Amino acid sequence: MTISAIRNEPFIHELNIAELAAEGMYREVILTPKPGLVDRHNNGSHTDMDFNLFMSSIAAIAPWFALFVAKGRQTAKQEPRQTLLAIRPVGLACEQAMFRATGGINTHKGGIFSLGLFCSAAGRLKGKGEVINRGALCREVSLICAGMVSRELKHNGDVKTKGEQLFRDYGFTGARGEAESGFATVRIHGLPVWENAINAGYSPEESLLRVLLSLMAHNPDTNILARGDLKGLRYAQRYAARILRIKHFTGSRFRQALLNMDNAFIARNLSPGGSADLLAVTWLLANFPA
Ligand SMILES: CC(C)(COP(=O)(O)OP(=O)(O)OC[C@H]1O[C@@H](n2cnc3c(N)ncnc32)[C@H](O[C@H]2O[C@H](COP(=O)(O)OP(=O)(O)OP(=O)(O)O)[C@@H](O)[C@H]2O)[C@@H]1O)[C@@H](O)C(=O)NCCC(=O)NCCS
Ligand SMILES: Nc1ncnc2[nH]cnc12
Repeated sequence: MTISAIRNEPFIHELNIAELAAEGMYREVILTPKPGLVDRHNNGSHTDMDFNLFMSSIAAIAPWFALFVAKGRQTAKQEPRQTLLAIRPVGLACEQAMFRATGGINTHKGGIFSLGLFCSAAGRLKGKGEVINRGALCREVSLICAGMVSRELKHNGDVKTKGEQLFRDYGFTGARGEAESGFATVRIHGLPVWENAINAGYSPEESLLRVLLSLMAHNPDTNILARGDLKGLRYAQRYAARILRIKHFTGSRFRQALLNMDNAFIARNLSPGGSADLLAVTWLLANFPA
């Protein structure tokens, strides 16, 4: 069963990818309980963010996704790198809209980057008259971001962001590496977990929670690294993998295990913000044919 059956709507391609990007952000923040993250239950490991701030952030970001699609379409016949050059200013302007809505708090910087890339990729595919499916979208994103890690991390002069510093310190490539890989973590550890959980009869919510755990178990999340160092990253990855290994884990026992995990992450100030963004990307891609 795919999401279209849950939506009771025609399959994917009638759906607008810009709307799906915003919906992915909503679906992510509404999902509860998420370890260390803001949700309807608590603020996770964050003292400067809450559910309402995330809703304001999404409302400010949502209108910009259509612009990413338009830029992709306008540059569809040019080299993919030209699309990246065209959308970077849009992303930076969108980041400013987010900061205006959040009073300067970084709620969705990574989300804007990842979901903005998929909107741009869809615009390119539409402009080239090519089919839009999961594989085509991920390949197009990878083409748009080709060489980004080398240019922006390996041969970068001064360190301006947390991600750039973490690359220097640990060699992790963060959101850029994930994008340049065509979102391999989502393709390998997100979408198959979603399909298997839905087909096994898990609810959409429990399926998304299992997707989040799988992403956390495999994603070198720079947010966790920045807050908990390598020790914190290994702790988070192992904890998520351990819960996923429990068979037929549903209902109140599953929920309680996640609440316990949330408490453990809060006690260690761990927040898998990168995996939260990849969950939104998984939701977006799940609405398209493989
Ligand atoms: C290319 C950019 C992403 C540059 O940003 P940066 O150099 O900082 O790169 P990263 O650290 O690699 O990633 C930035 C954000 O991306 C998310 N992320 C982290 N790891 C991964 C991963 N492995 N895969 C995918 N995404 C990842 C994460 O974003 C989420 O977490 C943030 C909220 O959590 P929090 O802990 O609160 O974060 P902070 O506020 O930084 O910490 P505290 O101060 O609270 O302790 C939030 O951003 C979530 O989205 C990483 O934070 C990109 O920013 C860029 O170049 N933008 C320019 C314009 C643009 O976007 N263009 C459009 C497309 S090209
Ligand atoms: N729900 C959430 N909590 C904290 N950081 C996030 N980044 C993206 N979604 C998030």
